[in-house]
Amino acid sequence: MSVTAKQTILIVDDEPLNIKVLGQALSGSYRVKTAINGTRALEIAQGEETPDLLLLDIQMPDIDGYEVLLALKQSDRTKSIPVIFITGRDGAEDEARGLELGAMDYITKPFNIPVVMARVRNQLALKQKADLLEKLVSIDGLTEIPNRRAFDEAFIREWRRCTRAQAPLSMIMIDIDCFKPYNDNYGHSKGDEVLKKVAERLSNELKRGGDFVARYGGEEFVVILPETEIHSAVYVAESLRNTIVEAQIPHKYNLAADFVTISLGLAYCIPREDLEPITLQNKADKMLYRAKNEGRNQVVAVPADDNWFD
Ligand SMILES: Nc1nc2c(ncn2[C@@H]2O[C@H](COP(=O)(O)OP(=O)(O)OP(=O)(O)O)[C@@H](O)[C@H]2O)c(=O)[nH]1
Repeated sequence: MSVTAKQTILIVDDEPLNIKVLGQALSGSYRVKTAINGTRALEIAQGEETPDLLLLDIQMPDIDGYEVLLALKQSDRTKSIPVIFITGRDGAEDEARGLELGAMDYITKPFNIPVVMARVRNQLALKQKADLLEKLVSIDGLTEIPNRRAFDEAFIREWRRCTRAQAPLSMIMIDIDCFKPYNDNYGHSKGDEVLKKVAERLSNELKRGGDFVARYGGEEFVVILPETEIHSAVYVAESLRNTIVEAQIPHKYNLAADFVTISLGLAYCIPREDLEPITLQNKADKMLYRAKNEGRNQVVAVPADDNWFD
């Protein structure tokens, strides 16, 4: 979630009266979702929009609160959602077990609303800080687009997703042409401005939800295009090359043009269990190397009939 949006709390309890009391207390300050059993709670938590906090009853008829918590901890998407257990007054053992399993806190029934509000506020404040930190460590400080760490995570995630769906995955490695002479002649801070502008243009050019661009390091960028086969990926790569040409950033020392240009290497495959993700990246790297050798300011793609991954 965005750190400024209203945070979402999922209340899970098989007793409708408990849901009503908690919902009324919390809905003034937070977005509230509810579930009357563990199965429904997991569906909501693993859905499109993950909640920021779960208030989770322990004793429920189908799957109990412990099992819900264990299931949340097993998925990357849900493992860091904080959970506050709801227990009976005599539930010291329940509390201990819940905390050992990774619950952040507990509240007791019958509810004391100011205590509930304070405990919820504390956990959400921590969650907000954790979200902000997570965002900061994934963003490149100079260009403000995702960094190498974010790329590594996104790549593995998309690789796995495309493996399951047997969908094509394209990758573009991008490098600014003759950037060393740019820095040497115009100065490092002008070089930084170019990196920012290139990053901004590349990001703005990618239109589809799953498309992902990151600064890979130095003057190198990387793009992942999930569910995109080679012909469409070439089209996207050409549009990326063009948007940098259109910026017309003067660069007298570029061997390819009088302005800043980029070279792009493009590879594609249908991911499989027996393929290593790095092989796709190596292939894109090789294509980038060819683009440089063949004169820069161009896209070189793995030939459409080169099913290197078969
Ligand atoms: N200004 C600036 N320069 C950077 C940054 N990171 C890497 N560079 C520079 O990017 C340049 C990369 O140069 P090279 O890898 O030699 O390649 P090139 O001059 O771009 O030549 P080709 O790739 O063959 O077109 C080096 O001079 C690095 O110092 C950065 O954050 N800011």
